[in-house]
Amino acid sequence: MSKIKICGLTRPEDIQAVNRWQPDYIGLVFAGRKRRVTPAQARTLRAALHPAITAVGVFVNAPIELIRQLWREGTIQWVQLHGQEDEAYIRALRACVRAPIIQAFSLQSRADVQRLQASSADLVLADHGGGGSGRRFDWSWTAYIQRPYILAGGITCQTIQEALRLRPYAVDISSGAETGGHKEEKKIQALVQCVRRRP
Ligand SMILES: O=C(O)c1ccccc1NCC(=O)[C@H](O)[C@H](O)COP(=O)(O)O
Repeated sequence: MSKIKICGLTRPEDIQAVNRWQPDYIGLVFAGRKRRVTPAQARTLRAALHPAITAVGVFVNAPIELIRQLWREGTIQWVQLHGQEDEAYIRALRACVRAPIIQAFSLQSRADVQRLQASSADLVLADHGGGGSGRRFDWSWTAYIQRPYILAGGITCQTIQEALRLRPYAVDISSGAETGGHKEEKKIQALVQCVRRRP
């Protein structure tokens, strides 16, 4: 069964909603503008998170010291790199952060698939582009992926069944769990139930 990550939680009520419906992972985004949380906000959200849900910190070309601090204090358990981080960056990160690393790739070409394949990250994530855009890429590229991957980019309650048929390690959803720019509990419930009810 694929796992599910709900990304871009920003409010205490978002945490209450995921605590009720129990996705496998949640994402706290330390980048961009729309869903960015400060370390202080992230600490508060994490303190209220159910212990069975894994907290993933999402970063774009961030200083490694920021990631190390958030991991050491327990605010994040996994790291998601959503920028132009290279292998040297991942090596440097591993030297001081013993957390699983997810690396995101924009999948638009065969060369993108090759880059994704070659990543030393523990898991790779196939997305449309910048992250949290709500836009879908051509999922037929995933047929060339030969390692476990997370599928992201524009997944909604309407498209999640199609996404699950690709048998990704996990689906990652942000925009599709929102209404009017905020997470909506009913959508979180529906998305988690779609994943869990699938045989
Ligand atoms: O959500 C953001 O604003 C964001 C900003 C910068 C980097 C990553 C960001 N989000 C990552 C995600 O929400 C997910 O990993 C993924 O891109 C799914 O997004 P969506 O297409 O909105 O479901």
